[in-house]
Amino acid sequence: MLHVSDHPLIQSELTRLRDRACPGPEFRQRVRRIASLMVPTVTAHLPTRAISCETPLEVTSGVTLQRHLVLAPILRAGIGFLDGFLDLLPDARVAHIGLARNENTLMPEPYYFKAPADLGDSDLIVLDPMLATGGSAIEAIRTLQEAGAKHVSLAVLVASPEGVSAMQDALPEVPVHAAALDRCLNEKGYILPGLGDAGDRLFGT
Ligand SMILES: O=P(O)(O)OC[C@H]1O[C@H](OP(=O)(O)OP(=O)(O)O)[C@H](O)[C@@H]1O
Ligand SMILES: O=c1cc[nH]c(=O)[nH]1
Ligand SMILES: [Mg+2]
Repeated sequence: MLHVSDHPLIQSELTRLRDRACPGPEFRQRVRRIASLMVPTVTAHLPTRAISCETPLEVTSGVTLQRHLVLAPILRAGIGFLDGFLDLLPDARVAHIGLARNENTLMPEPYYFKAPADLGDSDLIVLDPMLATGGSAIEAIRTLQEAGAKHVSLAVLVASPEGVSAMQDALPEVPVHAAALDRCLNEKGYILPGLGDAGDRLFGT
């Protein structure tokens, strides 16, 4: 399932982000803001369970999330996307997945993985600003599944049709949430129109 946002606040933030003249500090702030704006839709289908709650006046019924929440940013650029999610989901735990896309082969090369225990009993949201060929997202989700994850979704800023199609072929059960679905990849595997290299723009490299 692919969900692409049509929210006017997300779309206007994203337009500014795409602008090559948007400087690093502003870019970081806007990525954080879009991430927060995406939280309601990305979490809309999390299962809850009934609990009772005592107000100052009486006992009533309410709900709590059924499972722990784990946010799983793909390093590096996913780190820039994480903060806006944590702003609204401060109780979430964090799984770090280090992957670097090889510039020649476009294949993801793993370099780090550290995740909380009990992934099987958690809802996981994998975070990365860019879904290009899809190789990094697929590798990250498979790594989490090998570590026990069962309930996984993916949130990205900009997706390419190629990346969405690769996700649907490899992991059809994983929902994908994107702020935008762009036109295509160029010959170097960059998304068009895209926003350039998200990691470089976030971290000034
Ligand atoms: O869908 P794909 O073709 O795999 O490409 C997308 C990946 O490439 C970028 O990361 P990169 O490997 O450049 O690392 P960085 O975050 O350290 O810049 C981006 O943040 C994704 O993780
Ligand atoms: O367009 C792209 C593709 C991969 N990684 C990026 O940061 N941008
Ligand atoms: Mg990069």
